[in-house]
Order: sequence, then C-alpha cells, then structure tokens
Amino acid sequence: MQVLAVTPEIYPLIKTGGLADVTGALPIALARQGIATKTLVPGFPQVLAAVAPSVPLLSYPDLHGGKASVFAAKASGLDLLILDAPHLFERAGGPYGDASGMDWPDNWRRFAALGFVGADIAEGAIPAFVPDLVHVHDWQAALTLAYMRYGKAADTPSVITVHNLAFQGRFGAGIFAELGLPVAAMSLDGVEYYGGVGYLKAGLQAAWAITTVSPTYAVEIGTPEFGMGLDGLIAQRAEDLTGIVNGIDVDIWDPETDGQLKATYSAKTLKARAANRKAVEERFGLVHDGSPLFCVVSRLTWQKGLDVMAGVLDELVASGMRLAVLGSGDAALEGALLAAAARHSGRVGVVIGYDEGLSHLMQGGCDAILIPSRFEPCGLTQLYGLRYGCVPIVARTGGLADTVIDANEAALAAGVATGFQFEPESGHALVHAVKRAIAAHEAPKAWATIQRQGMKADLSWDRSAAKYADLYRSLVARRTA
Ligand SMILES: Nc1ncnc2c1ncn2[C@@H]1O[C@H](COP(=O)(O)OP(=O)(O)O[C@H]2O[C@H](CO)[C@@H](O)[C@H](O)[C@H]2O)[C@@H](O)[C@H]1O
Repeated sequence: MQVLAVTPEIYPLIKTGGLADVTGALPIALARQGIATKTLVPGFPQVLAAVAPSVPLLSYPDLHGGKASVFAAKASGLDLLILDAPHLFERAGGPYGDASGMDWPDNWRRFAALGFVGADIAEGAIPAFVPDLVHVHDWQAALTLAYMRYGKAADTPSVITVHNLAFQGRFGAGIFAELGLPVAAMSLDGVEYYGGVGYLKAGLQAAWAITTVSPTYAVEIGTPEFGMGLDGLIAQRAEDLTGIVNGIDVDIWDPETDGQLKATYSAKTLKARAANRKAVEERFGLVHDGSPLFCVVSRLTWQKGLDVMAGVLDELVASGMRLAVLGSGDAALEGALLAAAARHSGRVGVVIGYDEGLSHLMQGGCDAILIPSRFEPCGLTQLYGLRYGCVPIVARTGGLADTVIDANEAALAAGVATGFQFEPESGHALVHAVKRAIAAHEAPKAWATIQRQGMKADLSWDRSAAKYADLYRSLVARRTA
C-alpha cells in the first residue's frame, strides 16, 4: 500500500512540537507493516537546508502568487515530497510566524497551497506515485481533504489526525473566493465555520476517518468542555473516530545508548543516573543536596497548565523538592518562572529556550517530570519519562490518563504503578501529588520499582503503527467493496 502523508512539520527537519515527532516516526514504523509512505512537507528553509534538491516532479507557474515545484528527497530514512514555493515558505523565523512569534498574515494562503498540491498528488499528478490513501495532520494540512472531496480525488480514502484541537486554522470568509473551491463548499457540511472558513473543520468534515492521539482525548473532544467549538461535529462523526496513542522513537530515546547523557544506564543500573543528575544541577544552578529533583520540559502555554504550577511553586519548594524547568512560550509565564528561580535560588532553575539535548539529559537525570496540562491529546514527555526512569507526575487528562498508572495503594501492591496522577487545573491537587511522590521517593526500593515498571512499558511505534495499518486497510477495503 502507498500512502501520501501531508504535514507542516516532520522530525528531524522541522519541529515546533510533538506533531513532528509523530510524522517523523510513523512512516518508518509503517514500513515494517508493509506500508510505504511519502510525506509532503513545505519547503521551509530548515527543510531545504537538510536535503539535496532534485529534478521537479511537478511544477506550478503560479501557485498563489509565485512559481512552485515539488521534488522528491530522502532524509533520515524518510521519503519526502517537498513543496518548494519560496514566496510562501522561504522566510526567516518559524514555520507559522516571524521571529517575534507573530503569525504570518498569509498563513491561510500558505497552507491552502499545501493542501491544493496534496490533493493534486492524491489525484495522480505524479504518475509514478498514486497513493492508495491520504493521511493529513492538523489544520495546516487539512484543506487537502476539502480539495480532494470537491473534485480532485473524492474516492481516495483519507484520514485526518488531530494532534491538538486548539489549533483550528480559522480565517475570515473573505479568503474563500481565493481558495479555488466550488461555491457549494462554503456550506455547513463543507469548509464554512462560524461564518468564516475553518481548515481543521473542513478536514474533519471531509475525512473518511478521524484519529486523535489517545482514546481518552477521542472521548473528551466530543464534549463541550474539550471540543473547542467542534464538539458537535466530532460527536456526529463518533463512529469514524478512533484514538491511537503515540509511540516514541525508542532508538533516539534510549537511555542505554543516548549520546546526550553524561552516563548511559539501564533498568539494572539506575544508580548511574546520578552523573546526569549532577550535570542537570550544574546547568540549572541548583544545590547538590540529594533532595528530589523534578523537572518540566514543555512549551509554556495555557494548555500545559504551568501557570497553575507557578501559582503553587512556593508550596512545592517548601515540600522539599528542587525543580529544573526548560521551556519557552508565553512571556508572562516565562517571567513568572524566572522570578520564582530568583526567589528560590539554588532550588528552582529555569532555562528559557528550546534545547533537545538538554531535554534528554533532564529525563536521564531528574527523579520525576511534572506535566500539569489542562488538556493533553497524547503527550510525549511522559512517555520519554517512563522510558528514562524519570517518573511522570501528570494531570489525569487525555493521553496522560491513558499512559501513566497512578501509584495508588492497589497499584503499588500489585507492582504495576508507573507514576502519579492528579486532577487537572488544581494547584492543590498538584501539591498533593508532588507530596505523594516525595514520600514515595524516600523509600528507594519502592521508588526504583516504579521507575523500572515504567521502563518496561512497550512505548515503541510498532503497536500504534499496527493500529494505523489496520485502519488504512479497512478504508482501502471499503473503497474497493
Ligand atoms: N523547551 C524545549 N526544549 C526541548 N524540547 C522540548 C521543549 N519543549 C517541548 N519539547 C519537546 O517537544 C515535544 C512536545 O511534545 P508534546 O506531546 O508534549 O506536546 P505538544 O503539545 O507539542 O504536541 C501536540 O501533539 C503531540 C503529538 O501528537 C501530542 O502528544 C500532544 O498531546 C499535543 O499537544 C517533546 O518531544 C518535548 O520533549
């Protein structure tokens, strides 16, 4: 089976969040299931710098205001189709905005172009690669499915994966005329969304199947509390919706071989983590006093609930822990965390920025990782934590609820606990969970059992990829039936 994936981000070429980890790892795991994927990605500067250009397979004299082409490339074991459109994608800054974080005003045009080209390929524009199925990720790729549905490849099976319902790609009605879709598409069951145009909405409406990245989030997004305005549509499509938990790249994230660690280790040599802990303490300016060392590695946004944590930080420090925070995002939150670090010098350390290597070292050296998200479609950092013996302390929501087994009395007695869960959005509940973790940490043998139990979990992509492969096969069978 041949699959066309369409995504704005793919690890290791371009990444702003967990979406890239998924689109970078899934094709490789799917190949082991006999499924060949080619991934269409925008030619951002970071992408073009990582690949060798080749003869264009497709050319556009005028794609939304400039010349564009698609060429094939290979990188990190991935088969890529790169949409080279300098007027749309070759800009300094991030993939969605300028260096100051302001969204590009023409994002609607940039990702309409991506979708338009995706649908052309679905329709057979590259004769040597006519996909059996198209799989798009998030709002930036979602319009592919609207272009397919309204003419180009209406009977090619399709899947949309929602990595985060908070990002919807909502634009004014004025753009519709420039999308090149038929007038009929500007309707309630088309791309129209609260009077404007909704890219994610259009994709959810057009997709043959919808997936999201955990079973609990799949249920949550059908409710007004988590549905972000799309719950009605999601509930309507409940029969076509599945939750498939993300895997992680267990080769990149392997404490036995990880080159970013000061000392590698296994479940049998947990003591070796001490060298990593010391390196973290030094990097974050923390005292070396043997007290529990917790960490946060996160985008600093409302979703992640770190404002709730910042609100109880004094209590957390008073309970005896030290905290190392790596993250960037919301300026007010960055400020609050830096202020806490100044207030609790030696006990709280903050590094503002994005540092992949340091995130590995933290997982390899800290005792626990705090993830107080308000909502979390899947979450990857708790999975890295499990694999590295960095015990996750998580809000009971979405994929966090599905992947961490709370260390309650029964789970501890049965030896199956892998972390700690607490009620989301409650500073009080977070403090309580941290205190439970600190108490557990005081019994080194029991703590090591929790660590080892997490390290035993099968977090590889193979299990999840098998579920995607089953879904793909069932959709392709439906087409031919
Ligand atoms: N400052 C920093 N330095 C270094 N590394 C950093 C970092 N900040 C974050 N990261 C890394 O970025 C990734 C974040 O992944 P998450 O799944 O936690 O969240 P995200 O919300 O981006 O993804 C969305 O998509 C993914 C994929 O489906 C879902 O798991 C998730 O719930 C959903 O919100 C991890 O690999 C993490 O280590």
